[in-house]
Amino acid sequence: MNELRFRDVSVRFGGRRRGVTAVDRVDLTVPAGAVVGLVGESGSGKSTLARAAVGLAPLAGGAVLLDGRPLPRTPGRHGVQMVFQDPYSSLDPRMTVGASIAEAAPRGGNTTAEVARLLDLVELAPERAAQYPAQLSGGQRQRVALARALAARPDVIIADEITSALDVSIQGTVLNLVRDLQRRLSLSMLFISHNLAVVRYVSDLLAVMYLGRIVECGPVDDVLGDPQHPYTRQLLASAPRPGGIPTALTGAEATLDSAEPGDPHHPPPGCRFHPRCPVGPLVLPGRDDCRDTEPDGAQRRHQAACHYAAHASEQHNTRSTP
Ligand SMILES: Nc1ncnc2c1ncn2[C@@H]1O[C@H](COP(=O)(O)OP(=O)(O)OP(=O)(O)O)[C@@H](O)[C@H]1O
Repeated sequence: MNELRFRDVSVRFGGRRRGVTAVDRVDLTVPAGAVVGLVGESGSGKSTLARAAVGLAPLAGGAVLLDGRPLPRTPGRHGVQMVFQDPYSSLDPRMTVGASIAEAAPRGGNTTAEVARLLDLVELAPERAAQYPAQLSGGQRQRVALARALAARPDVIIADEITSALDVSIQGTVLNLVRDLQRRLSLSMLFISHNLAVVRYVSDLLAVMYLGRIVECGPVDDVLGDPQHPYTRQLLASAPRPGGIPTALTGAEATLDSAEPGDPHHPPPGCRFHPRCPVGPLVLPGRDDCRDTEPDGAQRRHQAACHYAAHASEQHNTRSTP
């Protein structure tokens, strides 16, 4: 088991007038033992969705379920643990590595042995337990943050940009470690990253988020190889390389050049992507579906929240064949 499910989840910040619905009726499943990558431009709601899972963002609607049961709405020692981009934010600089890890472990038992076991899991020497975060490199700190997350013996890990603050030279080793641990411990994982090459390397499934909604979802190779949603295609095209798969997708690169980025404070009616979409309104003039009717959200099998996904895909394939 270990299936994480977001069921119709919404998260709202601020009041009625000036507020923002950062996550809007999201249905997303992380199947047991699988890694779901989550991509989308800056502000699309990825971190908020992640934080909602562990009780760090309030739910305005819906539920987050672990194996069908609602998760506790407070962060703590439960089945879903999160690792953040900046390990400084999850490690207290005044606590030793050992104390930080021990604090997250279940009470009772041999703490020293447990800390040593967890350090070993993340490939750090037991002597690190006596050190402080400032004495470690960025990569070592991220390993400690991972050990701290694993201390709670979670079923699911949520990784939010965990390698993007690290030197490029050590990103690979941390990524390999995470992937290895995910498999060895049969963890389910939601993996957020701006880097599509990284996401492809780690993930089994891929979800694409735009203005609080999941607009496309499916097996990672299907979504990247045959993207159905116009937004996904633009996201891929924004950092192309031979073969059509971008090497990296930073926030800046992900900003589409066709129009203003989507404003989460004022999402347009109908399909949220329609003001920037090259397909529906332009290719099919006179049809108001995109402006009037919101497409159904995309769920697990390869699916796109677009009225004209088939049409758009055909166009794309015709254009990319010489
Ligand atoms: N605590 C908060 N209070 C008010 N607004 C918030 C809060 N957290 C996030 N938001 C807003 O919610 C929207 C989604 O933000 P979020 O950080 O989830 O996006 P993201 O896709 O993770 O972006 P990035 O890739 O830059 O991390 C943004 O408009 C953001 O300004």
